[in-house]
Amino acid sequence: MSYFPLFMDMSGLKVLVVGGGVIATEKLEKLVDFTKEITVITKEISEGADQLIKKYSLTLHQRMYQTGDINGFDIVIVATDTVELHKAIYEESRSERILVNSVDNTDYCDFIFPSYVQKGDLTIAFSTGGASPAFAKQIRRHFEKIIPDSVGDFLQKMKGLRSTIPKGKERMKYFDTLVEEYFRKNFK
Ligand SMILES: C[C@@]1(CC(=O)O)c2cc3[nH]c(cc4nc(cc5[nH]c(cc(n2)[C@H]1CCC(=O)O)[C@@](C)(CC(=O)O)[C@@H]5CCC(=O)O)C(CC(=O)O)=C4CCC(=O)O)c(CCC(=O)O)c3CC(=O)O
Ligand SMILES: NC(=O)C1=CN([C@@H]2O[C@H](COP(=O)(O)OP(=O)(O)OC[C@H]3O[C@@H](n4cnc5c(N)ncnc54)[C@H](O)[C@@H]3O)[C@@H](O)[C@H]2O)C=CC1
Repeated sequence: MSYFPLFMDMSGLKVLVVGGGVIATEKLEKLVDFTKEITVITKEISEGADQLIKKYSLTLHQRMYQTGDINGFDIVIVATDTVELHKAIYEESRSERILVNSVDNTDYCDFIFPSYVQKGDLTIAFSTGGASPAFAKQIRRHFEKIIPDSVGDFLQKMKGLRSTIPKGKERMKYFDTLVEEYFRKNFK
């Protein structure tokens, strides 16, 4: 079965990252844009992860993962080099309402990280469902180039109009026209 794409409000969600190496750092770099309620449990901490933890005042427990550590978290990202641990944490989480992402095996994932482009209020996410992360990265780079930076301002303008013009058929038509015009001018 493929993955349902959704955009989640993560503010207020408690996130646990297990592992503090190269991949944990990459995941942390993305997560801090969406929530600062992040705890890291790791045997060893890399320079990059440590800097992020300090910069964003995240919580660090430098030790081995222990059964029960996932309790109280909403989302757990397991980014260690110990595959058995990924399976064990996934299985442990099944009796709780905790969503798990395991960086090395989709069998132990409730969700996977997409590649994404974010410009203002526009977010475009790409996923190959684990088939080829390299492809997800490449298509993200392609779209990054073709989405104009002006899209942020344009969406701010549209957002403003939504709150000033009353709802109805006229408004729908007007919005369609404005968007079509923006596309004609900014996309080839
Ligand atoms: C399933 C998933 C789980 C998850 O991490 O959530 C997963 C799993 C694995 N990735 C592996 C390898 C690589 N991952 C990347 C890069 C990214 N990986 C990301 C997501 C995901 N990776 C999820 C699926 C997403 C999807 O398919 O669409 C991205 C999109 C998002 C992000 O990480 O935030 C980010 C690009 C961000 C960007 O640039 O936009 C690169 C390229 C690079 O780093 O330059 C490589 C090497 C090239 C290659 O293998 O393709 C390996 C093998 C490890 C090994 O061989 O040892 C596994 C495990 C396995 O497949 O068994
Ligand atoms: N999803 C993705 O995008 C990608 C995933 N991977 C996979 O990610 C995994 C991690 O790779 P790296 O970050 O490069 O490894 P790494 O060796 O840099 O980091 C592993 C981290 O896990 C910690 N750790 C190990 N066992 C632990 C335990 N029991 N409790 C607490 N912490 C523990 C270590 O202290 C270390 O900080 C590998 O299995 C690799 O195959 C690799 C490339 C991309």
